[in-house]
Amino acid sequence: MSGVVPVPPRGIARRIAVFLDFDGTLVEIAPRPDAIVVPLGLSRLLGDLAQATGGATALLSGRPISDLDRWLAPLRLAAAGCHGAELRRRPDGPAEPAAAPCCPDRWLELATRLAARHPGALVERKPFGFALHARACPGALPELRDALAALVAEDRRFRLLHAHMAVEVLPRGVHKGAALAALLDQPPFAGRVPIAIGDDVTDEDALAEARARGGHGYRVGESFRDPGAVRAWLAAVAREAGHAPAA
Ligand SMILES: O=P(O)(O)OC[C@H]1O[C@H](O[C@H]2O[C@H](CO)[C@@H](O)[C@H](O)[C@H]2O)[C@H](O)[C@@H](O)[C@@H]1O
Repeated sequence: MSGVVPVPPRGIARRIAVFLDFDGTLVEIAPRPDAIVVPLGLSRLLGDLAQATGGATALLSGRPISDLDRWLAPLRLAAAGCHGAELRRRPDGPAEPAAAPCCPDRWLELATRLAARHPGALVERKPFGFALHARACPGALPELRDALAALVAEDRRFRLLHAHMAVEVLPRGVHKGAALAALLDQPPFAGRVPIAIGDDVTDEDALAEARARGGHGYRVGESFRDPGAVRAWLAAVAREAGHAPAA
């Protein structure tokens, strides 16, 4: 279910597995992917939450896992990167690539040339594909979308993902719902009630999977208002379990 998220009830951290989107959920959206401001204390908060949940806290992001590690250093969590195209089952484990194809270099070259024609457009390369960002040139988004749609129509192994002011090429079958399911099938996540939180259409598969598995899928805008409120709720969960400083 979505709707307003309840005040964390007593003992909740012992029962839940937490799956968190990153951009727009834990950190505010910024003009460019590299311009985010990671709040002071976010790493500490997520570390406290991971301890409180017995390690059952994971990130499900469109960013590569290496990028998440860089922003949250020294913290490492279990994580899915590139919308599930990479999976790190344990904080100290490897980032396993999905058995999926990489998009043709030619597509990336075309996207780069296309971006050069639209001041402000930005290509973000990822292990299996790329995102084409248009936050600085919103008027160009329809043209960028159409151009990438024509590319993926050449090869059914790929699909387009429509994200926040961006469009992304990624392998078909990769999505955050499958990543959540894979983590939830193994310790320390297995047997816990999944709570997934996300802000974008790219999170909907994970929210649906959490609900289908007897848990909750919360949209930031509907249930929390903004990332600050998400962080406050997560801190309350950790605090209730004695794993975070008093508010
Ligand atoms: O699944 P997420 O963790 O939310 O990642 C989704 C994408 O986030 C980043 O792009 C988005 O956030 C940028 C910074 O706020 C913003 O400038 C951009 O417009 C958004 O699309 C990231 O760059 C992508 O790789 C992620 O897929």
